Amino acid sequence: MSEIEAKPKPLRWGIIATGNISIKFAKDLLVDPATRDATDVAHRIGAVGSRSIEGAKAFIHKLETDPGTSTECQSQLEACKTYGSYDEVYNDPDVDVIYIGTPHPMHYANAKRALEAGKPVLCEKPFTMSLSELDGLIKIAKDKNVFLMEGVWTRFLPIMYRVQEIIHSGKLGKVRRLFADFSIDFRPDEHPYSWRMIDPALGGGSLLDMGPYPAVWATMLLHHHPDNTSKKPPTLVFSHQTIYARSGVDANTRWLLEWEDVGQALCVTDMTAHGTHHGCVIVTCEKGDLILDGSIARPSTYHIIMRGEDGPSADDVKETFEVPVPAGVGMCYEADEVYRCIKRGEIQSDRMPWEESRMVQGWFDHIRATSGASGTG
Ligand SMILES: NC(=O)C1=CN([C@@H]2O[C@H](COP(=O)(O)OP(=O)(O)OC[C@H]3O[C@@H](n4cnc5c(N)ncnc54)[C@H](OP(=O)(O)O)[C@@H]3O)[C@@H](O)[C@H]2O)C=CC1
Ligand SMILES: O=C1OC[C@@H](O)[C@H](O)[C@H]1O
Repeated sequence: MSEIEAKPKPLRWGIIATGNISIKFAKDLLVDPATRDATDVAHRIGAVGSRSIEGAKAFIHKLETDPGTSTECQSQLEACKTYGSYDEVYNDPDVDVIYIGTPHPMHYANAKRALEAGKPVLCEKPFTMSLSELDGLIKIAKDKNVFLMEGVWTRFLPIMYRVQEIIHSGKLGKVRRLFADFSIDFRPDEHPYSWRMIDPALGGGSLLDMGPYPAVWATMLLHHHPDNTSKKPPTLVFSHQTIYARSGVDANTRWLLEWEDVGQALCVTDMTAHGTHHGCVIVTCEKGDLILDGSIARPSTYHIIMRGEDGPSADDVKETFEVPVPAGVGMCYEADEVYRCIKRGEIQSDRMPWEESRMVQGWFDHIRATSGASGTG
């Protein structure tokens, strides 16, 4: 086979919406896969759709003029189609796959229309606003035999694989508990009501926006633990939400999950207070702890602290390991997964299966329906 024939055929992405995360995702599509040793994938931005044509053009201009964009990528972007509607992207025969970066309440309708047009879909987290919406999308994907995946990018980061290997190997002994916290002081009072974190009509609140991250660490480390032989979902033992009085969404949420044969996970989200950089995830095991530093969405550092026979002491040795993303933000890994699944003709990903999106969406439904919420005053 010649070198040219061996090159992977680019997957042409149609980007839906031009906000904050769509820009980051698009930039990651432009990162050379060789930087992450991925020789079997290739991505192109084929089209972008916005509610206005000006929005779509501005998006491409922003990418073209970004100092990190190479001349080769600039010419790729020149060929990119711009549309003043989302439907035109779904219906473009030169688009192979759709990325959805709208606010959560629009995910269902956007993904539905894309799937109905026969296009594979990668949809931002949280997948939908409810489990019933998600089940609706899964049914369409099955009926149409089209790929569908929730974009929980943290699942695909190299550090996730590394930490899973350590915890699942039993090197630190049996898991006792996990703590996972995504808290950012967004200072909501300083934002207009129309900000998507505040407005209920845009899916406001900490749980839906930030909850997928504590959930992903709990799921990947505890649900996937070899001790969870039945792969039974956990019990949601309790949850609590503090209500942000201005709009009635949750300012913070805490919930406890218990995997019968593995351990408990305490998950925390907060949009009114910062969490700590040190220890966004702490896995407490029989013989020691594994601690992650950085943003819970993409930590790049972990520490292992082995305890002595008599319990924790100041003499415990802390070893530190770095697993950085070589180039880009790290959303490219989920894009690579989509590439590979589509190439293999699969309609869901083994690494991000529908059943696990359903499990997490079910927690969110239950928490929102039952939490003993209190006001912020
Ligand atoms: N994976 C990750 O790390 C992250 C994921 N997200 C997820 O991505 C989604 C979007 O978040 P983010 O990019 O921060 O949001 P933004 O508000 O920055 O962008 C959302 C975009 O959606 C489009 N849109 C469509 N309908 C509406 C509407 N009624 N009101 C406002 N915008 C609308 C707009 O694009 P246009 O005008 O072009 O149509 C807008 O720019 C959320 O579901 C969030 O959970 C967010 C941040 C990080
Ligand atoms: O997914 C996300 O990660 C980063 C946060 O700042 C953002 O609110 C959230 O949507």
